[in-house]
Amino acid sequence: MLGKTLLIANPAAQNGEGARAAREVAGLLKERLGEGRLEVSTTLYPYHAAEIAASARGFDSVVALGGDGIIHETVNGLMKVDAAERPALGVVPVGSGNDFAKTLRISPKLPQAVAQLADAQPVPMDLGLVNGRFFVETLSFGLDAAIALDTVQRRQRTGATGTKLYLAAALDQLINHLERYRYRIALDGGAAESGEMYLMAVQNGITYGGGFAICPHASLADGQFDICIARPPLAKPKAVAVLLMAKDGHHMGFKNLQFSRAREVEVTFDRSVPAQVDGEDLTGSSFRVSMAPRALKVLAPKGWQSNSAFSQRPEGYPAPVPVTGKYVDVPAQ
Ligand SMILES: Nc1ncnc2c1ncn2[C@@H]1O[C@H](COP(=O)(O)OP(=O)(O)OP(=O)(O)O)[C@@H](O)[C@H]1O
Repeated sequence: MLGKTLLIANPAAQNGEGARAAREVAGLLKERLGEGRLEVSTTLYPYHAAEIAASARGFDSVVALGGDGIIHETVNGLMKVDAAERPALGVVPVGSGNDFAKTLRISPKLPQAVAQLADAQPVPMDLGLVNGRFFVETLSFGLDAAIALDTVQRRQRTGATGTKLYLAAALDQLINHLERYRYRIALDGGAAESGEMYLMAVQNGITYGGGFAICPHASLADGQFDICIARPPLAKPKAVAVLLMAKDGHHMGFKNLQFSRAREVEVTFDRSVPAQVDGEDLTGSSFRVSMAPRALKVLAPKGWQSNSAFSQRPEGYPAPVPVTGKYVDVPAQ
């Protein structure tokens, strides 16, 4: 159910494919919604989507067209709108990674994506908040963030996209830049623990890096993060194996990987660490992460469940804590 809709399109997404996709999707939406029910805004510069979304009033839905970056910006704009007036978020994936759309199971084929949106239900979903910035899918530090950031430059150089792009960046970083970071982490206000890590992912959704199911049991509606920490020692061939197995979420048996769940995470690293939030760069060495449970209504395809991809939890994996709260009105930031 889209209702009155604002389409925010990034013409620069997927190496310029966004401009053509925006025209096609605007046409398809107009056919479905009828005259006067669709407005289209095209972004002119980075972070413009957040500004457009922040001033969206009188819309039932705001549909972000582009990659995870434009979704991230749109969400941060929407969270500036009073909860009572906040439109639902819809996404049309036209990016190189499209991790949020993968978790939502929205098709990368434009006509199918529009059909799914037209038939979708608004579902209140969790958002993460890191150092004052909301995120929908992924936050990570260390090796995988270095990989995600490497993909941006590599894509500009080579034009590659999707898993091929991520694998090339991942193998390069793994083989040439496998760095360790010391960290201190406290979960849910508990005692701090120290350790060394190659990577740490604090996931709201299942995947990062264009479909790597790093936390295959993450759920967008359970009120908590799924956390994966990869600890030394991990020889390079084994690290490559872990990465390849993570594509299908089959990496969880490796004893160097530690999984946990929490609603609040405070983490400090011994130095500035590569960090990505929904695929966008984040700087610093100290991060406060908290959960905004069911803070944003998201248009989910009919029949979608918050974690339908991987229903079997392996032995030893922390069980989800039941969440009893209802839809939470997160005040405008
Ligand atoms: N008009 C524009 N010109 C240049 N860059 C823009 C414009 N509008 C938005 N951007 C920036 O483009 C970047 C990438 O956007 P987006 O995530 O939509 O596509 P992508 O990078 O191809 O996909 P993915 O994030 O899935 O890899 C974002 O950082 C965004 O700020």
